[in-house]
Amino acid sequence: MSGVASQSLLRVSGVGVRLGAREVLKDIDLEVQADEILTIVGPNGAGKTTLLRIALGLLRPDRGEVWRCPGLRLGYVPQRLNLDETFPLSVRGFLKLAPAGGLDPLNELEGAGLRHLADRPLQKLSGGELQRVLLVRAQLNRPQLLVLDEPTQGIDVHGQQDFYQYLGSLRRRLGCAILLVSHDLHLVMGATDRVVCLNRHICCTGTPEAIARNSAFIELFGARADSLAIYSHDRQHRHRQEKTP
Ligand SMILES: Nc1ncnc2c1ncn2[C@@H]1O[C@H](COP(=O)(O)OP(=O)(O)OP(=O)(O)O)[C@@H](O)[C@H]1O
Repeated sequence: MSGVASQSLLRVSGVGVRLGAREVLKDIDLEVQADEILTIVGPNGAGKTTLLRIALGLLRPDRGEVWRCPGLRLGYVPQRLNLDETFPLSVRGFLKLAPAGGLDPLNELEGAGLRHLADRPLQKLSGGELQRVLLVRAQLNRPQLLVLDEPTQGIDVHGQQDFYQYLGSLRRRLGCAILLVSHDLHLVMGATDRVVCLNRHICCTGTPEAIARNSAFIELFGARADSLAIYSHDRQHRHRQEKTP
C-alpha cells in the first residue's frame, strides 16, 4: 500500500467476497478521498451494501485488503435498522446512546429541523423521519467519512431533492467525505463528485458526466441511463453558464 496519498481516507484493494455459495464481490478496488462525495450505484443484489460493510470494517473480505486512515472517524446510516418494538426508546434517548463526539444531540436535531421529534418513540417515526434521525445520529461524532446506505428511502420526491442538496452543505459543515449508495440516479448525479457503477465487480467509475456516457453504465441501466446522458449534457451547459461572469 505504498504511495497512499495524504488525502486518502479509505482504500479497498482487490477485494473479493463469497456469501454462502455466491460470489458477491470480485476484484473490487475503491478509494475515498477526503472531502469527496462518492456514490455507488448498481442493480438490486449488486453487492453495494456488502461493499459498504467491508469499507466500514463490519465484514471481512475473503480476498484483498482494506486500508482505513488511522483513527478515521466514521458515521454510518444503515439501509435498515431492526428496532425492538417492545423496547421503548425516544429519539432523544436514542441520540444519547451515540458515541460522544462533541456535538450536542438536541442542537443537531434542532439544526436538522427535527426538534419536534425529540420525545417521540423511535418505533413510531415514519420511514422518512427515521432516516433523517439516523443521519443526525451519524453526525454526532464529527465523522471524517459519512457512509449512507440508500439514505432517501421513505423520503418523498421533493424531500429527496432537498436531501441531495443538503449533502453538499453537510460536507462543508462537517468537512467530511461522503460515501453513499443510491438508486436515485437523476438526483444523485447533480450532487456527487464521482460515481462507481457496481454489479458484483466495478463496471465503470468516473464523474457523473463520464459515467452517464459509459457503455457499461448504459448497458446496466438501459433507458434510465439514456435519459441521464441528456441530463448530464444539460448539467454541463449549466456549469459553463455559471462560470461566465
Ligand atoms: N448473509 C448473506 N448470506 C448469503 N447471501 C447474502 C448475505 N447477505 C447478502 N447476500 C447476497 O449478496 C448479494 C448482494 O447483497 P447486497 O445487500 O450487498 O446487495 P445490494 O446491491 O445492496 O442490493 P439492494 O440494492 O437490493 O439493497 C445479494 O444477492 C444477497 O442476497
